[in-house]
Amino acid sequence: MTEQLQKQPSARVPIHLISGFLGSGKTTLLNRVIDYYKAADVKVAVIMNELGDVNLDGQFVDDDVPMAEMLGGCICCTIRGDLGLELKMLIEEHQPDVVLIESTGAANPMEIIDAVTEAALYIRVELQTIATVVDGPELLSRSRRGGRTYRLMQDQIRCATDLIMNKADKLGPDELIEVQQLIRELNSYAPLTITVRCMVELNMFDPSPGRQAGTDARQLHESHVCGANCSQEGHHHPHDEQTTDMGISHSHVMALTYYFDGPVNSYDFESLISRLPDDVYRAKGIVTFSDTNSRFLFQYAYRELEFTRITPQGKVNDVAVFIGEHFAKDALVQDLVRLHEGTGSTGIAP
Ligand SMILES: Nc1nc2c(ncn2[C@@H]2O[C@H](COP(=O)(O)OP(=O)(O)OP(=O)(O)O)[C@@H](O)[C@H]2O)c(=O)[nH]1
Repeated sequence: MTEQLQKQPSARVPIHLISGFLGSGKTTLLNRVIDYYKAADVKVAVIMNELGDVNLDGQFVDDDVPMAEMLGGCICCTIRGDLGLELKMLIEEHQPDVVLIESTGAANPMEIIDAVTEAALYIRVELQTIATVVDGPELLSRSRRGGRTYRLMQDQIRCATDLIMNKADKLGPDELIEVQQLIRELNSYAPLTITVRCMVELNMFDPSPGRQAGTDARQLHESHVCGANCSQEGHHHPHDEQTTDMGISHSHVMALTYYFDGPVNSYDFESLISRLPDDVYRAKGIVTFSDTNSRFLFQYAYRELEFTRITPQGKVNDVAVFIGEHFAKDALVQDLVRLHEGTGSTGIAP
């Protein structure tokens, strides 16, 4: 613990995702981050996701920490729809300052990013960090063999905002150089730390308003590509080949979450969506139209826009999430603000 953490003043709960291949050291890191928050008096809640029906790793997490266990499936596909609900319940019940999510080692991070941003429909959250723990020796050995698991590890590295190359104690000096080169070829932007037992400076987990994860992602995975068994060994991803290489530069936001402060005109809204650049390939959200006095869930994918009229039971935010690469977030925010005369709010720092 090096410094007192600044709690985020806004009402948005920062989400930090810990990704990384099976056995790479995610729980080791999770426990370190929990201690870090506790020492700084930051209230943390945890979501742990396991493919199996038992959360063995959860036994080693501090009993005082509110935890939701999502078992028996992967949040990137089979139980993905539950993530929003779990987040909402956890936040409403415990009012944490920050939420940590540990994904399964088989999860495709792009799908989780999609699921977390979907949760923004129900609750004010902001995905800030995707820390990928890389199993150094495993990456090296798989790089020599190739295959789908190696491709999954590559995806996890590409999506990271922060990279931790762990298990350095199991590598010789030449191997250490080789594995760093491998990682840097995949993601040259995210800060990379070489560790044993994830001993890393933890300031990547500080709540920092305006930071949105995905900023450093260099590869976006097509939506809906994840199969029931994700990318477990022996249960390979049926659509792995659909992964598309789309370079995205460091300074470009991948997911923009925008909360409306009030109803907007339906024609203006449709017009904005029709003008979205091609680089925004996915958008979704809930919007209230001033001219029809109705609320709609909207879905936008591959330039098709769909509306479903909704009558939410509980409190639901009017919010729009845009996912893409290389898009001009500032211009889009301005367009959105103009929809309701400058009253909207985003997590993007001015
Ligand atoms: N040699 C070595 N072992 C490590 C290191 N970090 C973690 N381990 C061990 O690796 C094993 C897996 O660590 P975890 O932190 O449980 O990894 P995980 O990514 O949470 O594992 P899953 O939840 O199964 O995907 C444990 O036995 C750790 O003690 C390291 O730097 N070096």
